[in-house]
Amino acid sequence: MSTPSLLILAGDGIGPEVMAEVTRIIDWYGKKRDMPFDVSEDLVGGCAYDKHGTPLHDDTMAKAQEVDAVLLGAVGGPKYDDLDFSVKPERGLLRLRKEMDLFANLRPAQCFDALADFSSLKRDIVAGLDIMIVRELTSGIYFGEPRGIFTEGNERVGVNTQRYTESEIDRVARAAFELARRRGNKVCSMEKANVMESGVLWREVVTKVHAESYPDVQLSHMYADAGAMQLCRNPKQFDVIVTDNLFGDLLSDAAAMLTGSLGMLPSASLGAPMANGRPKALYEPVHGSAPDIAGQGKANPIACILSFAMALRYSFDQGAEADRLERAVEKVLADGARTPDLMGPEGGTPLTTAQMGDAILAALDASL
Ligand SMILES: NC(=O)C1=CN([C@@H]2O[C@H](COP(=O)(O)OP(=O)(O)OC[C@H]3O[C@@H](n4cnc5c(N)ncnc54)[C@H](O)[C@@H]3O)[C@@H](O)[C@H]2O)C=CC1
Ligand SMILES: CC(C)CC(=O)C(=O)O
Ligand SMILES: [Mg+2]
Repeated sequence: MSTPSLLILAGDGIGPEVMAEVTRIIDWYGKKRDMPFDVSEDLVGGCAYDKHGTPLHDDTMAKAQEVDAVLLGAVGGPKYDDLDFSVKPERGLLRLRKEMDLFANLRPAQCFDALADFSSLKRDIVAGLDIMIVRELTSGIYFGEPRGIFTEGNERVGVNTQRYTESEIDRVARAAFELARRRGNKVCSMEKANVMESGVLWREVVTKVHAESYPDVQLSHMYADAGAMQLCRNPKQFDVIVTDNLFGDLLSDAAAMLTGSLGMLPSASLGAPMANGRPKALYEPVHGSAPDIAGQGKANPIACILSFAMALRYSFDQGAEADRLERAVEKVLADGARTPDLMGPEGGTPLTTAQMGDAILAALDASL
């Protein structure tokens, strides 16, 4: 079997800082588990704009299409705030997701026991939490046309369009039901069918896919605003949540705080199977480039490290090794390792990004 290939796009802000720790873990798998990866690196986001005048060069796009998996850090930052939308760093990421057709964005929110007292909610509400948000990623309001800032009469109007086809809803619903069968067998679909036609169609299609192909899975529907409230009130009622691009973006950042920090949440963006049977895939933390802490060694690398664990599971069929890495993270947290985002007002000495990486590598060594 040929060596699996990875394209690393560390991006901007804390992206390269957290990705440096993932790179050390990839090296560890090569040396200690005899699992070498063929790793290449390239630019995306603001750093690509600085070099090429575009947030995603065509050559980088082509490489992303060829590798077994892409690992991405984060894109964006205040330096690029005034750029025209067509070259904004975030557009580079949207193009990657769209052209790789990564329609199912899996955003698990798990609360490690060591952080249950640190969550924004009480311990008994979050302890043992393990939910999966499946966010549609290649359509909806981030992509719909028309979009732009237009002039109407004597004022400007900002326009974005929410648009979903039946097939787009169908395929992400199937991804959610398939996942649910391997978990708690429950799917809650969230939209706003009370006020949006796209929500009406979403509910219809999810209901049809369920009745035709997944009657064994328990299905419920919720308006997304009520869903946000229930996510904060009683998150353990959920197993898999399936929702659109915008609602999924918001709900997953909210879910991050149930786990303790945005620096904890990984994600996998999956598309259709490639010739080798594995899905086309990109793995990235849920957080952004965190300009407020960039360059200070304060970033929590765990979200990015757990994203690599998802790559081991979904792209490389290495579920046991993914478990090993997740257990190593669990162990260092149980031993008290904390980056500043995981510390309360009582204080203590936080670890730097690299020290958290050191601790996780030591826990991996201890697991052998
Ligand atoms: N996937 C991506 O590349 C994303 C990029 N962005 C971009 O990132 C830039 C900053 O956006 P924000 O709204 O500030 O969101 P953000 O996710 O970058 O940061 C929000 C807050 O969470 C903290 N935070 C985030 N990740 C952390 C980590 N690993 N460790 C410790 N603390 C962490 C930050 O310090 C900040 O206080 C913007 O340009 C935005 O468009 C935002 C979200 C996703
Ligand atoms: C393109 C990103 C900046 C949007 C976002 O916040 C996300 O995907 O989580
Ligand atoms: Mg987001």
